[in-house]
Amino acid sequence: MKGVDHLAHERNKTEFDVDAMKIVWAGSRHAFELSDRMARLVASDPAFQKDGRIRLGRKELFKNTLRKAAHAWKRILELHLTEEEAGWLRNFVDEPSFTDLHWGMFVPAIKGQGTDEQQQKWLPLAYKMQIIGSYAQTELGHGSNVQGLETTATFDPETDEFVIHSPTLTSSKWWPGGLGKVSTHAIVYARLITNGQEHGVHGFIVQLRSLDDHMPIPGITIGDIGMKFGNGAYNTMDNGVLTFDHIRIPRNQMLMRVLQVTREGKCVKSNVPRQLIYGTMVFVRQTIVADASTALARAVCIATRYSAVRRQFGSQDGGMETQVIDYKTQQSRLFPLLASAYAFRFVGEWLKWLYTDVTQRLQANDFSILPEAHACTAGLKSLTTTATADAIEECRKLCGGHGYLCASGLPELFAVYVPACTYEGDNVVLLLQVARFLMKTVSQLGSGKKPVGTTAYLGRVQDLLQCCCDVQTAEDWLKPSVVLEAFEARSARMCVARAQNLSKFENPEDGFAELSADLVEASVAHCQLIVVSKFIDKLQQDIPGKGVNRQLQNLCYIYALNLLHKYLGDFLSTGCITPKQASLANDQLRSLYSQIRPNAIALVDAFNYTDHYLGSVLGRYDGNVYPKLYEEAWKDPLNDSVVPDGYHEYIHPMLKQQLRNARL
Ligand SMILES: CCCCCCCCCCCCCCCCCCCCCC(=O)SCCNC(=O)CCNC(=O)[C@H](O)C(C)(C)COP(=O)(O)OP(=O)(O)OC[C@H]1O[C@@H](n2cnc3c(N)ncnc32)[C@H](O)[C@@H]1OP(=O)(O)O
Ligand SMILES: Cc1cc2nc3c(=O)[nH]c(=O)nc-3n(C[C@H](O)[C@H](O)[C@H](O)COP(=O)(O)OP(=O)(O)OC[C@H]3O[C@@H](n4cnc5c(N)ncnc54)[C@H](O)[C@@H]3O)c2cc1C
Repeated sequence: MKGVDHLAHERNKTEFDVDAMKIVWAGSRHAFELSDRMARLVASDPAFQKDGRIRLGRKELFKNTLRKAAHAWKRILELHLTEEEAGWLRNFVDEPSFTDLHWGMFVPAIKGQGTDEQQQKWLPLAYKMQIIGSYAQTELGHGSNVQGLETTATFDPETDEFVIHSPTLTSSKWWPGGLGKVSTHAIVYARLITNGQEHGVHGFIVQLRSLDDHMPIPGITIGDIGMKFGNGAYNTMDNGVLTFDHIRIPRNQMLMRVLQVTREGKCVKSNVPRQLIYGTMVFVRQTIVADASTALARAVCIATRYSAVRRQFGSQDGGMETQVIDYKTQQSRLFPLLASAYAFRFVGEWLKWLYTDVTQRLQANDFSILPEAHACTAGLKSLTTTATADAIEECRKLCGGHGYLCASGLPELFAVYVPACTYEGDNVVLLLQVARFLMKTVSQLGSGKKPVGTTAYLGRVQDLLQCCCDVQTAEDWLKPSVVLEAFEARSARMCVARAQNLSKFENPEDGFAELSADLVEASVAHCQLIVVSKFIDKLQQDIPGKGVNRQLQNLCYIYALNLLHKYLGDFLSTGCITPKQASLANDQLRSLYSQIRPNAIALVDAFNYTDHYLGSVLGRYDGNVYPKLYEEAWKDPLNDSVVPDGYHEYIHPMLKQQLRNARL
């Protein structure tokens, strides 16, 4: 049977309405139609072709990205695309570029931290791309520790200006995307100094390059920080280095929503909490969670289709060999990743809702939900990006040797994705933020303050410390309340145990440092609970389409029970479940894998990814893997000549040498 026939045969086995699932995946019919249209638009435009990207040298690669970004902007204007459509277009062009930072961080920073007047002045310029902005926070010496940034912004009352300066080598801005070669402006984070006094780190709008000839403003040194991990991948981005030698900017270019500096250099606090300076990071972390499901789904789509095409062993009497997807080991590695893609999709949807809600409340001067929004975005960003980076690598292994070929699409996907574990907050640093939030919540339980939102379960801590898991048969693990209670009890017990250990330290900060590895584990448990609970919530919705809800239920329980299996130590050591119940969960998991198996191809088809977007010979929709892989190999520049360059210099003399030795 040919690869093409394999996938057609697989699709015939489907037990649910794939078109309805496509809408569930996209979030709504509107989102589906819009993303589908944009995916096709990009795939059919030769200017967005991405073949051969990995073989380009840095300069050529970068110029190619500039060309694509300019073409995308031209199409956005010509077609009068809305912001939503333009966002999808950017996604399917599938090439990180300076525009991500311009739209994703520069514009949101002005919106979130600028006063009304500042927004009126700068946003129209940014929206028309008459200026291009970057987000210059991280320095050579400090990234995680934002309070430790060294760049200074000193107010000069004589001229009514700030003087931006890099006092040390380690104060050089280092990493900001789009900064190296493109941005004309940046939001620069610097220590505010007025009248000889420091007032913490704030954002300033600074022009970096001339709008006429793109030369740096005198006093500014600026360039690219060099090649990054992998071919192609994130090297399309000009991450930059930047230093300031006493650069002067007008006073009104400090973003002043949180703190105003008067003409006299006096600092006047607004009613907005200081943490709003970190608001852009909260926004981007939320988008990163949604992006995690997209990247994970791509890897899973490739690995699932290829696993159905690939056959190894098991042939009897000259019959067909076994499709590798039928091996239980392959299923136990692949299907939890498929389930995770759906789980992250739904938690991403919920997080977007939470973020919108927070934004509305902030506009009405209600800041009460800010700590919860910070903890959720930080924790879920960490959880989903770590899981996705690991999953892409697992998908590469699931594709055997061919997964290691760039033609599989997986090496570049991994290389482009893996910095998500570091940028926008190192994943461990972010989990420590969640831990602080959880410990604070537990410490306030006695004071009568009722936890709300994602920590509401901690309000039932006494029950959760005593409850016994009510599972007697494997089927009992298919009850939402049972699964939820197990995850809540595990998280609550871990939080309380950590809080008790912390209380043994005289100095809480010493305790926090000493117990930080344990605290991170509690944060992971809490974040996994959020993902499981949002997936369960999704199942309660009225989801149309034959068999769709059934498939989602199977995926939800695979996600939860696989976590239970993987983190069994937590569940057993906290006494949430017994070894017998753990074994029943595992039995149920195997049964769920069998139920998902006939629907696996349709479940990845529901992502509605074009072959252009997937960029993988192994993941092709038609399953025609081998002929295309063979064809692809011949495109390699090494095959341009039959005898390689260097033969006469190196191979031929070597062979001659050996011949001479043999004759001796
Ligand atoms: C129409 C056309 C349209 C076209 C449209 C085209 C569409 C295009 C669309 C484009 C799409 C977009 C794509 C984007 C791509 C992005 C790519 C990636 C770029 C990557 C960028 C970056 O990589 S950019 C740098 C990120 N760099 C960090 O990420 C540093 C981490 N480091 C920290 O974040 C802090 O340093 C750290 C640790 C908290 C300690 O902060 P700290 O020192 O102040 O210390 P504490 O821990 O004491 O915190 C003190 C108190 O603040 C509370 N708090 C802390 N953070 C808070 C927070 N965020 N919100 C609220 N509250 C917060 C905390 O909970 C405490 O609260 P409490 O006092 O009540 O307990
Ligand atoms: C591809 C890419 C794009 C980027 N784009 C931008 C951008 O556009 N703008 C921008 O401003 N920045 C950008 N950054 C910088 C990025 O935000 C930082 O690299 C990130 O926040 C991590 O900070 P760091 O590099 O200082 O890591 P470090 O903090 O030095 O981390 C090193 C190690 O120390 C550990 N560690 C640090 N602090 C603690 C702690 N308190 N407790 C326990 N462990 C700790 C970390 O877990 C990690 O293992 C980008 C980075 C990358 C890789």
